Amino acid sequence: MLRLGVNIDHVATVRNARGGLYPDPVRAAREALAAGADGITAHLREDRRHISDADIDALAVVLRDEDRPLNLEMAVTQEMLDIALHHRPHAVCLVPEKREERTTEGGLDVVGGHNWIAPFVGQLKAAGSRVSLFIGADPLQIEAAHRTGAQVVELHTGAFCDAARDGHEAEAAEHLAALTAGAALAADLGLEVHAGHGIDYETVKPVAAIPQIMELNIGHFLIGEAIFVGLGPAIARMRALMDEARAGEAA
Ligand SMILES: CC(=O)[C@@H](O)[C@H](O)COP(=O)(O)O
Ligand SMILES: NCC(=O)COP(=O)(O)O
Repeated sequence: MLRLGVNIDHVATVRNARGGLYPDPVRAAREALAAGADGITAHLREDRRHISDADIDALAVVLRDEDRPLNLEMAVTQEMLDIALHHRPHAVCLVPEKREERTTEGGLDVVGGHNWIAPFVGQLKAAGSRVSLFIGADPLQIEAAHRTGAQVVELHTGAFCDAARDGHEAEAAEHLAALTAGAALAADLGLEVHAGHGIDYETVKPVAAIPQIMELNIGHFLIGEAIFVGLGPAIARMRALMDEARAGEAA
């Protein structure tokens, strides 16, 4: 079963454009779960450009009460570690952050940062969270992620999605081949494999067809699509495309 995590960051982006209380990311989380999401992902950025501390406080309570998983995305900093250890979410995904980036541009450098990242992984695991590292589909990064003790890797699909959307077929095929090989390697090492970033209706099927992938995290496109069709129908269509891709893979 391929799970769908819905990332609600950009509900908060719209709210923050005016300040105030709406649209409410917690309401979006409830609607996403009702529409077929298996869990909720939220990225508490260090600059708080979208999701706020109060959003995480509220999401942690609501999702715990409803027994649904929260996947907290965060930078590898002491401030974020303290927040995660306070909430002990179901899952924590460690991601790279740059102040000037518009969105997450690449994966964590686990090869170069192993000695810094591994203690974070250990503390989060000891607190009961499943720990995921957001990385590119590079064999060296996957092997290094395994050495940190993380249980999960989330493979960055952004380069594949950008190339596919721009009609650069050969480049998209190369990125997809790397994702396919990376997922197989990670699974062979015993890691659970997730994928996400930049996925839309056009790009979801090739990614969902990679058999080792257990979870997709999708946000920006779904929140944008919700403007036109509503959040529930947008999620239902994404879910159906994921299921079609998996059925095609099994056939
Ligand atoms: C880590 C990742 O790929 C996204 O989940 C992340 O949330 C992107 O950051 P923004 O939501 O700020 O674009
Ligand atoms: N980790 C990826 C994620 O949560 C969603 O990314 P996007 O769909 O908002 O690009």
